[in-house]
Amino acid sequence: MIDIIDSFKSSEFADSSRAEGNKLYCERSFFDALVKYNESLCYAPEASEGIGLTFANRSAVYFEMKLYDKCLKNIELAKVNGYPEKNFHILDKRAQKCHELKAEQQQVLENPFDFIKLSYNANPRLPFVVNCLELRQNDAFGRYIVTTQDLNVGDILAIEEPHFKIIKSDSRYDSCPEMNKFQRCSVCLKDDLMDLIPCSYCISTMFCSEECKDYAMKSYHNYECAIIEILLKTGIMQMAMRVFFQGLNMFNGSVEDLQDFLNKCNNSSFSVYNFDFSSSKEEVVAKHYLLSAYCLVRNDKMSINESPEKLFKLHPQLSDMWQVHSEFIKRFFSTILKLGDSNFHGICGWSIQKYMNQEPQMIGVGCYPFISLINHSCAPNVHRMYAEGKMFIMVERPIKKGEQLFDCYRTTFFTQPKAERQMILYEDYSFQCQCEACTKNYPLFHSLKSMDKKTLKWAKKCKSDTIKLDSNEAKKKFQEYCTAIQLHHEQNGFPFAEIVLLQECLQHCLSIIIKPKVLFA
Ligand SMILES: C[S@@+](CC[C@H](N)C(=O)[O-])C[C@H]1O[C@@H](n2cnc3c(N)ncnc32)[C@H](O)[C@@H]1O
Repeated sequence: MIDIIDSFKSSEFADSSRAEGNKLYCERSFFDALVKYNESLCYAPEASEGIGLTFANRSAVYFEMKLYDKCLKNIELAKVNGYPEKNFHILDKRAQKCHELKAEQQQVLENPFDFIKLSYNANPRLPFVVNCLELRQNDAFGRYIVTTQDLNVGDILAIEEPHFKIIKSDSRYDSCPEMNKFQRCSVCLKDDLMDLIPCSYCISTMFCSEECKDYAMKSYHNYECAIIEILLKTGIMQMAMRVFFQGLNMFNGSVEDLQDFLNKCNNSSFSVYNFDFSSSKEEVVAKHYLLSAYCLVRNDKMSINESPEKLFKLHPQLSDMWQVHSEFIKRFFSTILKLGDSNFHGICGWSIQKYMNQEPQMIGVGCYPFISLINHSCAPNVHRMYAEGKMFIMVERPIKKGEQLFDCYRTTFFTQPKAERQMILYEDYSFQCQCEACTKNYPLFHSLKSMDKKTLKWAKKCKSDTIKLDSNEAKKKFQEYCTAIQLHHEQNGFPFAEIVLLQECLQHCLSIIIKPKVLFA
């Protein structure tokens, strides 16, 4: 049951959030201060003086954090958003200091994708996937991905940005931070150090740039804005609604044209491999994403209980649409909701708050039509990770030409007994796992064979040392661990305790490399 909440912009609330932000700023709790300032920006009515004051206060936080470019940008935003002209001299003085200090010292922002790059030539039609991967199909696994050449540990095979993705901002779902909506861009999900601008109409949507704002307004937020408060509190329905809104905008709001397109072009035997994603025409690529998502659905027997009827009926622009097109809309939502089970992935991100930066947190949900074709193994040979809303795939065991890629959905052989793994996978994803660990009955970690005492001791030491590494050290160790896993795997095979330990080290190094380095108290 959805609660309907009417929330409006309010100067009173905006002022009170800014006052809380000011208090936190004085206590040097800069992360929480920025969250409150962003909340204030969202609540402030358009063109109210409070907006300028809040941008000015946010510039003070960035000044303290030695993020001078961001400080200068926020000073400009303050000036064009109603900051009182009589006080411009305060901001000018801060700007002058920024220019002086910028030349001497400024926090350096790293881009994780300077390190994470595709290891081989990209597929010309799928520019986010390497060219040596192919799609196959069999009875045991359905569709699956194989490699046409030997792959080495550490290779990056795909960097996929979801076309359909939502921000989650409700701690009831998978421990997602409640204030997530004030911490990162709702479009690209990059945190951009909370340097965000608000939606002019709703109180819960922020963007990192005018480009992201324009993109949202023309592709879904024109519909979503009116009911965003409710959507943020729904589970998978928020994602289904997003796909519908994006689909509707692909056809200039014509539900008839959307229906025609899906009737004509939808083919359940299709996958991303049937489309050309290299086109420079945004609208062409968008339609390819819609069809790729639609044809991911395999389990047609699954019954769906959730209906979007209530959301349509209360939406100012959509209630008439429901009257006329409810049959098509029900079918559309049933297809998309069936996708959710195995093909929507929770998106993880890193907090820039000092004390929360150790583990990634759930920040959104996305649909990844290529990575969704990779099957599960309790002894996977690739590992998936997230950076800035994108999911990337790294090889973590050598993969020979012709072999299948396997990712881990949830269960690993060395931490859970087979019966438990099989039960979890059946309950959560409705399949009987047929991976090598399940068929060959691989033992739990404490019963795993070791190659030799010396290597085991070294691998255990690597594991305890990894925790202390900085980013540069982690980059060096990453290469060292890749070489060691490759060598030991080729010489001894799998499973061995040393390889499992080194794989954990590899994953840990990668986390250190990709997570944000500028942290707020
Ligand atoms: C995300 S999809 C992977 C792609 C899928 N094979 C397809 O054809 O669309 C997940 C589905 O693949 C199948 N699958 C994945 N891993 C499997 C495994 N280890 N054993 C058996 N089936 C598996 C199951 O049907 C599961 O619901």
